[in-house]
Amino acid sequence: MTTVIDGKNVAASVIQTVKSATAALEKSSGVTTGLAVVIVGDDPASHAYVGSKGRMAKECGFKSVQHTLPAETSQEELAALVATLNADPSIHGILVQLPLPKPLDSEPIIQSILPEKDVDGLSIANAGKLAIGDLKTGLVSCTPAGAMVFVRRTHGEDLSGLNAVVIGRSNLFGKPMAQLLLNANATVTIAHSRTKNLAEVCRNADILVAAVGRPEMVKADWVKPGATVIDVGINRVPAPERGEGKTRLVGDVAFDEVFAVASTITPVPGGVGPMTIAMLMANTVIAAHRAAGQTPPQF
Ligand SMILES: Nc1nc2c(c(=O)[nH]1)N[C@@H](CN(C=O)c1ccc(C(=O)N[C@@H](CCC(=O)O)C(=O)O)cc1)CN2
Repeated sequence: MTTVIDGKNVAASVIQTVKSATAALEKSSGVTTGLAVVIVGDDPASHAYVGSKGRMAKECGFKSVQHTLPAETSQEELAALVATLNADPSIHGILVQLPLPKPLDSEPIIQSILPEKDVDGLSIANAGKLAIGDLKTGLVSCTPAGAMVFVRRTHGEDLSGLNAVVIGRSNLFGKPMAQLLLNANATVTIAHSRTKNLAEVCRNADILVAAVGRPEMVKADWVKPGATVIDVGINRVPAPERGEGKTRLVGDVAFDEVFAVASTITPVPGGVGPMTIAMLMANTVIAAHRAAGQTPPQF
């Protein structure tokens, strides 16, 4: 029997914890958790994600602020907004939606966010804390943090003796995911576009995490029988069967055939995606607790 992880359901349980922790913090310290989301330009998908983040923040009881800037915004104007948010004590989390429109350079902007407010976990300080295994004072990137909740629910806290393969080496996902698995004692391989014999490497994985952005690349014969398969890809592909010009979302894993081999698998949509927003709320309420000198909840 293969288990299909219901990401919406797990995300809803994370959100319940966030709501309780937000209310408890307000009651004990009079602190309202605050999240600021910055979006630059007109990308429709980014606007949809930011809209969901704002709605979810309000549902959690946060002060939720959205800054929508035109595509022509300069690097200096964006940096000035981040500086203002850094200095605002009512804001505990700052997120700049990615990607930024060209020619803006996201890296200096991300690095200018105070590490304690960097709820995307992308600053060098937070990446460094994760690298040395300090999960107590850092903030972890939301999508890998969400994927790790699935791994823990499937295998427990200690992954000793398990081989994990992460396909993809981005700062937003692949590298932090590998660090999280390593911190939990898994034996970790990071594979990528230059990896030789990729299918063979993947077949060694008890936990296979795909984040490459290639529709349905991971096939059944890449997967060890009984493996846990986490699909982080979100790819829109043509779906002529739904009508002319229609599309559908698929992951990096060929779900139907891999389902027959894996013991646990995440779907796309409805797997890791919903956890990204839930873990953003989790990071924000953690940041607010730390700012108030309170012990944050665990997720
Ligand atoms: N600053 C950031 N920018 C971006 C991040 C991020 O974590 N921080 N991640 C992605 C976009 N993203 C959130 O920002 C995001 C992507 C996907 C989902 C999601 O729930 N996906 C659904 C499918 C949605 C659909 O139908 O289109 C799913 O997988 O079920 C949530 C958030 C890039 N930018």
